[in-house]
Amino acid sequence: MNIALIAHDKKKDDLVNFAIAYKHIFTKYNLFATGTTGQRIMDETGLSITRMMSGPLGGDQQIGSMIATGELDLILFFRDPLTAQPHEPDVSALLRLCDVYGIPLATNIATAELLVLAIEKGYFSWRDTADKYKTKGLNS
Ligand SMILES: O=C(CO)COP(=O)(O)O
Repeated sequence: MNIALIAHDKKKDDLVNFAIAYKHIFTKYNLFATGTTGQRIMDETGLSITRMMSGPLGGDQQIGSMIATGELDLILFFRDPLTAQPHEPDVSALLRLCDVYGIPLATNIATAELLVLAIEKGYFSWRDTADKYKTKGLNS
């Protein structure tokens, strides 16, 4: 299962602490992240993460592209709802693609915790099986 981790600047500490708390779960999966978020988590947890560009420089769109091609199973996106983002259209596009493709998306720590605990319980393990048979894209 492939998981994307993203946090706006004022939420990065929360996501790093979250990754530390649930490292024993995250370590079992393939992790992806936007640039700065991924670097912070790698530095502070030792987890291995494939990093995209920084969000404002296209990282959100790269994550969105992975959703469109069936390469992501879960998104944990710690959004900052109180700060204007220069790349807000990219953020909206990413959230929209999660709904287009039915990808589980947490936009705050409380929902993220429920989803991670669900992973631990095995509620998403069907996705690992589905991944094995999945072909890329909706039309292929
Ligand atoms: O801006 C972001 C999400 O919209 C996150 O990007 P960084 O992880 O590069 O800060």
